[in-house]
Amino acid sequence: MEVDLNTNCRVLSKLNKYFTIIDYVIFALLLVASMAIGLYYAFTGGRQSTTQEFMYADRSMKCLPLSLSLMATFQSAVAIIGTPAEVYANGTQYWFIGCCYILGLLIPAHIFIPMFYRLHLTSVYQYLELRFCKAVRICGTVTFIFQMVVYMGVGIYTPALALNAVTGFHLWGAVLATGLVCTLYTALGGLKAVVWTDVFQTVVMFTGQLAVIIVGVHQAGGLSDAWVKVRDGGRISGIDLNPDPTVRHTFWTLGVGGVFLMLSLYGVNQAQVQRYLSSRTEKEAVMSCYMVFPCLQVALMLSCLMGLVMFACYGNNSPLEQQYITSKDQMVLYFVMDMLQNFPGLPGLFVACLFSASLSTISSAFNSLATVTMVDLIKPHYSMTEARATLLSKMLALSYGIICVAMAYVVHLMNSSVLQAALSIFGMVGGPLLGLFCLGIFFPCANSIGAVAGLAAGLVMAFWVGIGGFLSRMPSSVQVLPFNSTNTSENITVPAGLNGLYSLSYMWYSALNSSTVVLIGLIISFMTGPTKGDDVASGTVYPVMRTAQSLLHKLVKPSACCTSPEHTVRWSYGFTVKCIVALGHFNVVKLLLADRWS
Ligand SMILES: CC(C)(CO)[C@@H](O)C(=O)NCCC(=O)O
Ligand code: NA
Repeated sequence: MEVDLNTNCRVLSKLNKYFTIIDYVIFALLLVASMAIGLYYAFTGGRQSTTQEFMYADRSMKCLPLSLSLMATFQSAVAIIGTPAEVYANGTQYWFIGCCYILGLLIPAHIFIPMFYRLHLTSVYQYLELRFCKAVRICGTVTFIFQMVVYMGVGIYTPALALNAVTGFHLWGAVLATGLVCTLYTALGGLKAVVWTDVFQTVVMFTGQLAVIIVGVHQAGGLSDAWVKVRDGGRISGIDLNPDPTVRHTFWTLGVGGVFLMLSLYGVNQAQVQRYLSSRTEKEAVMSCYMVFPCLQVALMLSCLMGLVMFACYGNNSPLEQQYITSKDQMVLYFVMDMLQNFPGLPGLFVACLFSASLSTISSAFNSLATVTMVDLIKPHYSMTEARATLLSKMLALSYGIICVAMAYVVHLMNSSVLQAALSIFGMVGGPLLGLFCLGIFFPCANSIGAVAGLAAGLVMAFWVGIGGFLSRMPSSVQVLPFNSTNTSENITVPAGLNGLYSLSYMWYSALNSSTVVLIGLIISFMTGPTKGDDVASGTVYPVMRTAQSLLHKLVKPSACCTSPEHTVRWSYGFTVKCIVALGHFNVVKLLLADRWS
């Protein structure tokens, strides 16, 4: 406690001005406006009297609000605080995560969304029951609940902590205020309120970041001066093609490992699938997924630019090294309070931006958690009236609000970079879930036993590697490191055996854990008797081979319509075999050459 007070005093003594009345007013306006949107949807339309309206907005949403809401769900204060801190310390390499958005959104748009939409699911975990059995559905639901509850803790704690450290604002006061407002509008207004507050909060989020960037560039002496400073400071990173999977951020970890992360978030996560399912038509659901792409790029660009602007202002004299702050994650808010002192209202706008980002995340989490608890865990076992079910859903949203505040306390006890913590949770728990869905969607032979065993194996792998990695990095990461000494997580010696696994970049977690589920799932399925093609429920398996063949054929022979189907199949089969043989030759040649040169 004493340590905290001391740091606060030091911070405040450097900054001679904190929040003005205008700042508080702007911040309060955000909370009031969000509440108002919630109340509006509580008293209009169907007044949230059916579960269809509460959970799926009567399946009547349009694509623009949905796309903003899809982006806002996994864009919290964590990204707004964590990304600039990362870019300040290690340069713009992290920006290459933008590459993974392409496949990470195209695959959901063309494989997951059409399948889920046509099955007319009530929750994404219902798919698991259709494809496998009830037990698999429950395992999936419980895993999801665990993932979102932990993530919510990080999401609500991050902005409160930053605000507390820099302005002295009461930590638990901020946690409770956001928890309360968010719970209320989610419980009262249902998914419509959640989506429309997301839209409003996204606007606040972008405006706040943009304002700080513009003022920051001005403080750094203009655009060209700022550019020279970040370039000479070595913060503009070229593409790093190092194939070593233990290096935290390279093109491969971000651009390829990130695809799996994106698939787990935008393909099979209930919070997002719920939005796809709530759109008016399938086409609009696909469109909204497409439109997330530019939105995410803008969000990424703003947060990376913020890191560069910070560097342009402070150079290598980081406030962390001067001990004005105690962790990287306080950097952004410190910068805002330091640079914007003479712009009353702007610090308030930025704090509103941070809280907007987190509110829009937590509200989506509440709503999706209430939905799955109701639809997957309660409804199948107890029959009840529609009014009762809706009331219960609202109570559930409320209870998750309380759990969320409790989780914030757990996060308070841990101590890690928030961005890496959040993305690690996605990889460790979301990765195995992605694997489970892929097993069902792409492998008709997988059976229920294989699915459960695969999921269990994936989770064990996740926690083994995740916690092992965390512990093995402990000694170097407890102390506050100087900002310009790069990543704490890169081992200097070449790791061998288990250490190699432990030092795997956290950006590969999703890929590793989902592949583990698929691999173990297939092995166990073959051992216990694979499912026969005819026994799989229709519409639950994606015809990979057929789609690949028709794509291939269209690519190579545009006049495909004139040839017979048998010819197409035979031809593309031959082509595939040739490709594999060619690849094999290529690898052998590479090996021979490598041998000769070493
Ligand atoms: C999940 C991605 C990579 C998607 O852009 C990004 O929004 C992000 O880094 N999110 C961090 C987690 C958070 O902001 O809560
Ligand atoms: Na958000």
